[in-house]
Formats: sequence, structure tokens, C-alpha cells
Amino acid sequence: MQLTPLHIKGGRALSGEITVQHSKNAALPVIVATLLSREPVTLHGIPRLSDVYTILDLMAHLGTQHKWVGDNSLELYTPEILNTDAPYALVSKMRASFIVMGAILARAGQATVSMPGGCAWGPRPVDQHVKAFRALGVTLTEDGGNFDAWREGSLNGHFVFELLTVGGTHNAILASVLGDGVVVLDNASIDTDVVDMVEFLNSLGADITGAGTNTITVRGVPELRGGSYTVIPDRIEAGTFMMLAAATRCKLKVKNVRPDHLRAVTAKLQEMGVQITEDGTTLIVDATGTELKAVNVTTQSYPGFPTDLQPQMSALLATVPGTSVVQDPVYPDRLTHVAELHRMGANITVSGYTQVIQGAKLHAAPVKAADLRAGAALFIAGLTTEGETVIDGVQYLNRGYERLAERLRGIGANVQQHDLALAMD
Ligand SMILES: CC(=O)N[C@H]1[C@@H](OP(=O)(O)OP(=O)(O)OC[C@H]2O[C@@H](n3ccc(=O)[nH]c3=O)[C@H](O)[C@@H]2O)O[C@H](CO)[C@@H](O)[C@@H]1O
Ligand SMILES: C=C(OP(=O)(O)O)C(=O)O
Repeated sequence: MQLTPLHIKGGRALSGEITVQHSKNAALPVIVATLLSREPVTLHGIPRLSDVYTILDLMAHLGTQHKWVGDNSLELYTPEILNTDAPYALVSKMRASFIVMGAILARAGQATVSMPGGCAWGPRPVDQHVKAFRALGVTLTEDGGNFDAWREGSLNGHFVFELLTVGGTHNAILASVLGDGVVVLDNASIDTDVVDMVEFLNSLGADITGAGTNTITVRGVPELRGGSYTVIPDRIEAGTFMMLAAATRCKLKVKNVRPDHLRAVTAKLQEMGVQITEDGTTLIVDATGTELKAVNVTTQSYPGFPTDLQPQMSALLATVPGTSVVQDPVYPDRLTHVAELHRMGANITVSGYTQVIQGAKLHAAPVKAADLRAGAALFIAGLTTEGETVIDGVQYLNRGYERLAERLRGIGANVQQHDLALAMD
């Protein structure tokens, strides 16, 4: 949906508290994982985001009935799989939708899934998903942008991922949960979003051990029961607000966080001179009265510094005197924020996946988000400047930040958006 731009008048002191939504990237696989049960499941902590509506559209096509209960709880029920295909129109909108392949395969034995879309900054291969399926006994062909996959019996075997992949680990686990095989996944992702999906599946009766380590074992079970589950807080949104506090040199209470999920981010901000105090599930982020220092940052898989916070960190460092170097080997092309930050006076030179950033005072400008976290970088930058920054491409922000303008206004930001409408059900 095309939305009207976000109008930001920066330069105001931000203060107070902001509550972090529950995790988009944990919620999406947990929603998909409900496909494995024939019984009703209730999920809590589901953010109202366009990505969630997209996955629900896809699941409706597959046979899932859903109902929102209150703001952020969702009842899902898939008594039968009605279709085993995930068409291009739905999968191309969002990369996470590719993991329906594992779930459909588990439940129905056969799946046809279009190659995934997602944030458009460059190639995002799925070769590890495909290799894992094949190694575990799935027959898989590729034709005209679609993957056709089917299995004769239960998945079985031992697969070593060639690199750490969150989605690849999700997909291989989902495909292996039902049946009587034993699957061992080595060099598996230890990401929080993998652990959350496994805890959810185990709460329904799955037998998965080792999540949070590099070796995950899935022992097939005949079926899953229903149940209810609460998704973890969103560490990427929390990190975004921490960087906003630092960039605007203010003090914010960031609530509903898992501090243990944010160690790399907290350490990097502390290295810059930001004071961060932990108080249960709240982080108090204080950048007042401090001369922040330039730092070097390299993204890694969890628990390293997340690529999903690289553009926001780059925007923050663009305001910090001195020379910072930001490298994103996880997604070397994730640089769509750079040209837009240039429009705001940022001094960033790019070579390969390396940004060399000389801190400067940014100024307001009309800019355009070309993907979700680039959009986040732009609202952070906009809130540091005097004058009005107008951010186009708001549909990307609505993929990942629930009621963003309203929540930013809650901490004193002057942010207006004339069309906040999202289809709500
Ligand atoms: C919906 C969701 O949860 N998205 C997140 C998920 O994406 P996603 O699960 O797609 O990311 P992966 O963890 O799979 O990707 C990590 C790296 O592995 C590479 N790779 C991945 C799979 C594959 O088959 N072959 C391959 O080469 C990717 O190009 C990338 O360089 O994790 C990324 C890395 O933390 C985040 O940026 C995304 O926000
Ligand atoms: C890139 C992201 O999502 P996706 O993998 O769905 O594109 C993200 O959440 O930052």
C-alpha cells in the first residue's frame, strides 16, 4: 500500500519512555509454525505490522483461519491444509514467507513455493534451505521461479549448514518436526528467533533439543497439540530506539526488552560513551551531556552486532565527530540508506561493504526509504536535525515498526503522518 510520507521536525529534546513491540522476526516463524498443528493456537505479542498481514494472507490461502483478540493476540486454526502452493504474489512481498515450505512439507508432504522476495538491497540466496531439504530426504526441483518439493516419508539425516542462516535453520526444523525420523542440524543458527520458534514448537509437543547451540536435533513426533505462546520482545526495534536516544543525545527508557539479547549493541553504544543502565526488562539509555566517540562496527550473526541495526548505527555515527568504520559482511549490499543520508549532509564513503563515516551535523531534506531498516536510519537522522525531513517509502517502515509516528510522539518527537491506515484484520 502506498502511504503518505512521514513529516519529521527534528531538533526537539526527546524524553520519557517507549515500549518495544514484540519481535517481528520471531513472530513470523512462530505464526508459520502453527501450520504444524491441527488444533487451535493462541499467540500473544504479535505486532500489527504489514509483514504479519502478509503472512496471514498467505496462511489463509493454505487453510489457516485467524482472528485477532484484542490488540496483539491472534488465534490461529489450521484443521486442514487446503492448498500446498505459496504463490508469487504473496511470497514475493516478504522473504520470511519462504519458510512456509518446511511447514507445508511437514503437514502435507508436498509444497510448491515461489522464490522469496524481501528487502530489496541485493541478492539473498536460499541455497542452504535447498541443500538442507535435499540432504534430509526431500526431492526438490526448480522451475520458472518456483520450487517444487515433496517427501516420501519422514525427514532423516544429518546436515551441516555451510554458513549460519536464520531462515534456513527455521525451514529445516519446520520440515522435520512431524514423523518418525531423527534430524541433526549442525552449524545451525543460534539466533533468538530460532530459539523462540523451537520453544513454541516444544510447548505444543515437538521434540527439539539444542536450540541456542550450533547443533539442533529434531526427533519427529506424530502430531502437535494446540496451545498458547508469547513471542519475545523485538531486539531490533529496541536497538533502533537505543540508537535514536544516542543520535538525539537524549535520555530514554526503552521498555519491554530482553537485555541479554542486546549485549553486542549495548557494548558498542557504551564504547561510544552512551550510558546504559539495566533495570529488569527496561534499558535506560542516556546520551545527555556526553561527547560521543566514533567507533568501528562489523555485523555478524547473533550474538554479534546485527545487520538489521547497521543502517541505524550508520545514521547515528554520521552525527558523531571523528571517523567511524562500519562493515556489513552479512549483507554486503545493504547500503540504500547511504545516498539518502548524503542528502541530509552525511559524509559517508563506500567501498565494498565498508562505510567510512566522518561525523557531521546533519540537515533536514526530503528522503526516501528503499527498505525497512534504511527507513529507520532516516527517521533517526531526521530527528537529529532542525527543519523538516519528509520521508517517503513509509510502507517499508510499516513492515517493521508498529504505530511508529504515534509512539515517537509519545517521547516528544514532532512526527506526523497523514495516512496511518493499515488493513487491521
Ligand atoms: C524475516 C527475518 O527474520 N529476516 C531476518 C533473517 O533473514 P534471513 O533468515 O533471510 O537471513 P539469513 O540468516 O538466512 O542470512 C544470513 C546470511 O546467509 C546468507 N544465506 C542465507 C541463506 C542461504 O540459503 N544462503 C545464503 O548464502 C545470506 O545471504 C546472508 O548473508 O536474518 C537476517 C540476518 O540476521 C536478518 O537480516 C533478517 O532481518
Ligand atoms: C530485512 C528484514 O526483514 P526481511 O528479512 O523480511 O527482509 C528486517 O527485518 O530488517
